[in-house]
Amino acid sequence: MITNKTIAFIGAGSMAEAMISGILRSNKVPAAHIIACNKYNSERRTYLENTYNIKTSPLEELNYSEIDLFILAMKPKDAAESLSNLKDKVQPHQVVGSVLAGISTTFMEEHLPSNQPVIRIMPNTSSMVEESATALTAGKHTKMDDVLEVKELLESMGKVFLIEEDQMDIFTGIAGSGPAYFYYLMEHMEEAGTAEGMDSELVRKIIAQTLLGAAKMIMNSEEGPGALRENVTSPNGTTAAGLAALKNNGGGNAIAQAVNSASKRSKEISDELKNVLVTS
Ligand SMILES: NC(=O)C1=CN([C@@H]2O[C@H](COP(=O)(O)OP(=O)(O)OC[C@H]3O[C@@H](n4cnc5c(N)ncnc54)[C@H](O)[C@@H]3O)[C@@H](O)[C@H]2O)C=CC1
Ligand SMILES: O=C(O)[C@@H]1CCC=N1
Repeated sequence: MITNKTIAFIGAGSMAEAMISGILRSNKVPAAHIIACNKYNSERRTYLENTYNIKTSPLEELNYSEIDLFILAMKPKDAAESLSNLKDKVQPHQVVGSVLAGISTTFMEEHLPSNQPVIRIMPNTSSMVEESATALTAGKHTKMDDVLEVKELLESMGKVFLIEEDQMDIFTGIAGSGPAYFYYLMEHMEEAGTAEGMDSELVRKIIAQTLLGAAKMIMNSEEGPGALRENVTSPNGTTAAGLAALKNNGGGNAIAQAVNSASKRSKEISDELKNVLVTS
């Protein structure tokens, strides 16, 4: 049962906070079982303690033996250093999870003691409101019980998809980075609304409700986005005019390129870090 487990976030930035918020909102794990640690930023730790009532610790003071699940949540460039530090301290039954873009389970395994259970996770910041689309893939030595427990934890933050590791890059391009594309779209819709004199707070709410409605339609419908789009589009109507402008300005292509570029960057991060030596 994940409820009884102690979880340590190594790295206490935006993604760790979004996950902590989601876990606590769902009441799946008590705040006293969550520890967030970082290297230097004590103000950040104080903020997390005060906001979420969790424990925090500077990295060098973390009590490693009390942890059941580590979740690495620093930047990918700091992964090797962090894993090497963990290597001397981690026990065989402890599971090491990571939300780092581009960091493979093989990379994690190479930097940890042999047979260490590892899990690669790709959440998104909507974990904060329990609406993440999260992917999960396990390392070679991870027991199914551990996978199911971590899956249970992640389900407290949204929907979870068990995928093959070779799909992690494209998943990252779609769902890890995905919220940013929608925010970007919303920024532009908001700009267009306010330029026509609409109140910015009002237009923001209208855009958010429109996006939420479209997402719910997709989830509740047998039809795909193409058919649903056609239902909105009256011949010679407003939507046809809007879609033509999108198409003429490269809208569809731009969206596909955004996903592909993010996926490519995830692969590149893996390649850039592939030759980092195991340092201990
Ligand atoms: N922000 C997002 O939407 C998503 C981020 N991720 C992944 O999450 C990771 C963190 O991203 P953010 O939270 O956005 O970054 P961030 O910059 O907000 O947070 C990183 C944190 O790690 C700490 N840190 C750095 N080196 C450390 C070390 N060696 N030991 C302990 N703590 C250390 C920093 O002090 C900071 O608190 C990245 O690897 C990213 O790929 C994954 C999915 C979505
Ligand atoms: O931008 C990034 O690299 C991270 C990974 C997915 C979302 N944010």
